[in-house]
Amino acid sequence: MPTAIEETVELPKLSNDEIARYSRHLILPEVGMEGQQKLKAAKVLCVGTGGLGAPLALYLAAAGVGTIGLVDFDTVDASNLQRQIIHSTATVGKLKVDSAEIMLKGLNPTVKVIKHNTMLTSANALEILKDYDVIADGTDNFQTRYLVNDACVLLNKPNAYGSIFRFEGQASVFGTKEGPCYRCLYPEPPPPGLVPSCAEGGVLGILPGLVGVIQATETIKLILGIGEPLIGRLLLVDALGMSFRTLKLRKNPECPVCGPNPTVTELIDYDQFCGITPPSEVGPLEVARDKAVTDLPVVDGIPQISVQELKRKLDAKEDVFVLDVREPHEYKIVNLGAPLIPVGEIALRTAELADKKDSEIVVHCKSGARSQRAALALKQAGFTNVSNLTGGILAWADKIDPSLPKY
Ligand SMILES: Nc1ncnc2c1ncn2[C@@H]1O[C@H](COP(=O)(O)OP(=O)(O)OP(=O)(O)O)[C@@H](O)[C@H]1O
Ligand SMILES: [Zn+2]
Repeated sequence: MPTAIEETVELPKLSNDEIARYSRHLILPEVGMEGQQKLKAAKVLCVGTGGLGAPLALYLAAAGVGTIGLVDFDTVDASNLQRQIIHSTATVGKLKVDSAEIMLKGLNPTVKVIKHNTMLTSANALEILKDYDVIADGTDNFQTRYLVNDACVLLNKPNAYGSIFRFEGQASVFGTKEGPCYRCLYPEPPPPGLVPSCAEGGVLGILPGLVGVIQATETIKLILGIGEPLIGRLLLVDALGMSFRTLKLRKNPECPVCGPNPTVTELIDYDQFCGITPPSEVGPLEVARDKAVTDLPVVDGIPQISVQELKRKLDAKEDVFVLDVREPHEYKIVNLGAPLIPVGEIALRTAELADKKDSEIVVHCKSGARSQRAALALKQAGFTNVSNLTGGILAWADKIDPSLPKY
């Protein structure tokens, strides 16, 4: 395996302190002095400093990767700490890149941390990625996954990819000339409606640790040029069964970006579908949450109603039927006292709502994505007056009843 470091780079010397710090690496013949110097020369970009990015960046820093770039636009939220161990209680509210830098520098002050406090988009991705030797995508949404994949293919940079959902994870190395890319597997992103929002899906806190560490391992192997990288293989991790499987992947000759006749020749911004809009770029729905009332958009034929408007209707004792479409375990965390029919059961249980056919129905979930699907299902089943509560119960807790817990 050739190293991911450009062969022309002159390898930096190690100080005596560094020799002491990395002694357990130096005595491994597969790493040795030269390998450790390659690590010091290496520049790795971690896209996202969340669940995957946290262990990834920490292990890269511990291993002595000389330059670690961090891209993230978000701030640390208390709900991140269940898995994002690069952040801490003391840095809740701080920018994630600043919070991560504190931990990385504390662990290894010799590492250079470059902070990109921005959302990676088609406008800046090539410019940001071009200076790094290896890219490690630890983000949580399809838009960025395709963006990083395409940018890596266009720049010919390896992408140590990882992703997780609930109890399962995946890892691979994409973007190399020899191997397939993410689009070889999935040429186009799924339609937004089919993707559960990350915050709604849930994840076992340890799982991103497991997968992020695999990404870090692949990154280090790529830098050292040792072992068998996950090029052309997709590792599937099942934390509940604690099983690891690898699937062989082939380069797809019809791949729209790395195939011989590419149709994707520049970066694309797909619609965002994982609640990742940075505060500075809030879209119409988000803005609507703060507006008092009526001029909310209609999405796919479903009127969107704000929490303020629903509160006004309830206070005025208007005849509104509120329906919660989350899961029972979420209902136990917090609820508004509305009846519960989980979104997946709506189509089968419309008979229970037979007397509501012509009533005004407001559907809500945690943040508004599932309830939009439920509202569409109700509309298809013949309910004539269904609207979707924008922002869900989280918006209700934000704007109407701050005593409610947010999860
Ligand atoms: N295009 C992007 N540019 C920069 N950072 C991104 C981009 N897309 C996602 N991220 C960041 O990647 C990280 C993904 O990690 P993760 O899903 O564990 O965290 P989260 O988004 O805070 O979690 P949750 O959605 O459950 O609140 C987040 O910190 C997010 O801000
Ligand atoms: Zn491809």
